[in-house]
Amino acid sequence: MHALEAHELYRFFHIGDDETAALRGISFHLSAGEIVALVGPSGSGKSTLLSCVTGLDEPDGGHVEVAGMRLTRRSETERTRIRAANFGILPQSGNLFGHLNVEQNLRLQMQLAGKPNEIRIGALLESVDLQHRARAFPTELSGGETARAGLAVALASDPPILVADEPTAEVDRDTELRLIAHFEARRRAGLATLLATHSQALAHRADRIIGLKDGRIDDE
Ligand SMILES: Nc1ncnc2c1ncn2[C@@H]1O[C@H](COP(=O)(O)OP(=O)(O)OP(=O)(O)O)[C@@H](O)[C@H]1O
Repeated sequence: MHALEAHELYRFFHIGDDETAALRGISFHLSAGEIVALVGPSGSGKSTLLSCVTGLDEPDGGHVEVAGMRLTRRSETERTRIRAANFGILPQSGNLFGHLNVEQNLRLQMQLAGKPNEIRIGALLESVDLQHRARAFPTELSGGETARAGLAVALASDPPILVADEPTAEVDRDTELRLIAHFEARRRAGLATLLATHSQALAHRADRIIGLKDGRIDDE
């Protein structure tokens, strides 16, 4: 049993008469203790795939299994429960609530996952070097600080699977190295990490690279 399995995923979007086939039969797996990087040109389907495997979006065909449990074609409530128990998610658009400061964002994430832990809040802030920014609101953070705070929120519930969409897109080299260190620490702890990235530096730290092209796995 893998931490995550995608079986023949299809996803189509319709705008007027136009149809976009964002995913055309994608299968892959992610094991515990593994970092997998999804790479591919803009529009190749990376974000759509991440949304489908975390149950934020429903594929039009195929199914997803998380720790051996089917995630696809379940009610929104069930998907939310499975997602909270298994995933930490860092979307491209970020995961910080604007009306909460960094510390409050972390606390809320832990509560949503049913894992409140005041001591872990301090440890998480320290691990992303944001202990001095605990009371800052998202609009008061720099790009690098936002990326680090977002990672801390995604890691707040100590998730078996971390899914991050372009986590290093807008950060400097030091922050990128810090984020990579976190992903490698997860590998050592036997936790799974799935990243979509355009960064060569990040992709080369992965155990496997899966290339996407026009919604399909690109074997070249
Ligand atoms: N909600 C949507 N409605 C219509 N089309 C969509 C929607 N989401 C994605 N698409 C289309 O699906 C295709 C795949 O998009 P997706 O965002 O998954 O690509 P990506 O590889 O993540 O790109 P990028 O590297 O730019 O983030 C694109 O053609 C995109 O325009």
